[in-house]
Amino acid sequence: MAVEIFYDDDADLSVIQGRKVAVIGYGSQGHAHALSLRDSGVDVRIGLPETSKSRPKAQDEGLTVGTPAEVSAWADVIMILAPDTMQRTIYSEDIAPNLNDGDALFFGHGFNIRYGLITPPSNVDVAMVAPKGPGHLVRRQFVDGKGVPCLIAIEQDATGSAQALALSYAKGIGGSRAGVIKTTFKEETETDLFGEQVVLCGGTTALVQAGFETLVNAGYAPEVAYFECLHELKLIVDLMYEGGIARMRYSISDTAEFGDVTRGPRVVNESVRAEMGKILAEIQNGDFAKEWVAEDDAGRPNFTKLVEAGEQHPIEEVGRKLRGLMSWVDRPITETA
Ligand SMILES: NC(=O)C1=CN([C@@H]2O[C@H](COP(=O)(O)OP(=O)(O)OC[C@H]3O[C@@H](n4cnc5c(N)ncnc54)[C@H](OP(=O)(O)O)[C@@H]3O)[C@@H](O)[C@H]2O)C=CC1
Ligand SMILES: CC[C@](O)(C(C)=O)C(=O)O
Ligand SMILES: [Mg+2]
Ligand SMILES: [Mg+2]
Repeated sequence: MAVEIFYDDDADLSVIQGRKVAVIGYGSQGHAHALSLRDSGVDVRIGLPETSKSRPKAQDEGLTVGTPAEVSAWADVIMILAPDTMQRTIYSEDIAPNLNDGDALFFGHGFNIRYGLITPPSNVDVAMVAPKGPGHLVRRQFVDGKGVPCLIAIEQDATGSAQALALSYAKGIGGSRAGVIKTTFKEETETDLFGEQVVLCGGTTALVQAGFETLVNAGYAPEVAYFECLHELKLIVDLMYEGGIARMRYSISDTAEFGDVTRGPRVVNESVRAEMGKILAEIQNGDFAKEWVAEDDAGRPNFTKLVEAGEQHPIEEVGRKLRGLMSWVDRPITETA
């Protein structure tokens, strides 16, 4: 079925400008949505616990900050941009008691609706505006006059105007400059989890680390291995981003291109493709969601151990040293946008 794609001319910014928007959370997505909506002329408040480390960051931007319950009571559009595993508690304790007829409950990712962790009442709109990119880039592109594509989905249309509202919100954060695709909570959730696990994050980090380790273990310099397997990856992916795989292949040598088409399929072979299929099945049947919610409920022991091991990987140390010598590359992870 052909997808519907919306651009700036299809969205009316005045719809969201006429509403009061509470953004719950001020992390990667929260700060990007809040600041860009504010810059688009929208009345925005931020919901954060009294103890949140992000309160001063939002206040320094001149944003009004309250507790999640306070801003939910004030708003008629509530966008939940807190961690997925915390959303069900925030929803039941702070948001649900403050929902009124015709309010809109918005999500940046469909996890909690898709897996039945949140069940909103029938008298509110339930919609999603999910940028297809990291929050810091969502904000950076908006400021640069560009935009990150977004997916929108309508789970519940209590008012009959949920789609116009979602499109208007997406325009307010720059999404319709790049294109907004209408999808469902199910499709967004399953494809987003698959993409981040198999290609964008899990697959790519495992590939980079394995390539680096193979070279270093064979006696090559870690600095050379870093440039080859990590630094240059961005440059190669930039070409794919600009003009597809064909554009990248046009720019590389024919020696590289021959290696690409003959060796690539040996790396991503039938057993890798079979594993991709298993991972997709775990997403579709809810096993991944159950595992992640249980891991979080248990205090994240396995997750913490694996992330710490990643931080200790030798590629991080050599990368820090090399990036420090390239002022245009080095960007501290504490920086907001
Ligand atoms: N990261 C991304 O780029 C993308 C994320 N998404 C989705 O966006 C949502 C938010 O993710 P992300 O931006 O990564 O989250 P982050 O972890 O970056 O930020 C979460 C924010 O929620 C705050 N928070 C924690 N507990 C509460 C609470 N009880 N009440 C209110 N706020 C709370 C945190 O406070 P503090 O600052 O004090 O820690 C923080 O500001 C998720 O649904 C995610 O799947 C979708 C697309 C891309
Ligand atoms: C790729 C990871 C992501 O899905 C994103 C930035 O789009 C996320 O959940 O952070
Ligand atoms: Mg994503
Ligand atoms: Mg995601």
